[in-house]
Amino acid sequence: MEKASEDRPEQEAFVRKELQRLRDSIDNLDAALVHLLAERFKCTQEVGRLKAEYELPPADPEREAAQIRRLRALAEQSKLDPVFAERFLNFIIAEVVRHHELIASNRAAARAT
Ligand SMILES: O=C(O)C(=O)C[C@]1(C(=O)O)C=C[C@@H](O)C=C1
Repeated sequence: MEKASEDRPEQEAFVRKELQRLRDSIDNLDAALVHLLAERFKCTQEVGRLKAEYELPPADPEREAAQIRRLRALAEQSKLDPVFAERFLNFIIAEVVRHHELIASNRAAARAT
């Protein structure tokens, strides 16, 4: 019992240091994720403009199904939950489709004037 209480300050210092080390990496990874997402949205905004210009539908379900199959397989290989990977991709794509729809309706309004 006495030993445990003697160790406590050392343990606390160890835990604080480990937590900080891991949080530093999490902060770096979160920054990388934001940068990767920003680049992805830059590409999809261009796709949205192209689709609006040539009057293509905002969503492409076949392409989405292929992306989901691919990402689920990659997730499995990387020991990431494939259900989470699919939900995450669907969440991003839903936002992209919303952007595409906005671009298309702005383009249609501009054509009408
Ligand atoms: O590739 C396209 O056609 C896109 O519009 C991009 C994207 C995506 O975010 O990956 C978004 C919507 C489509 O349904 C499929 C894929």
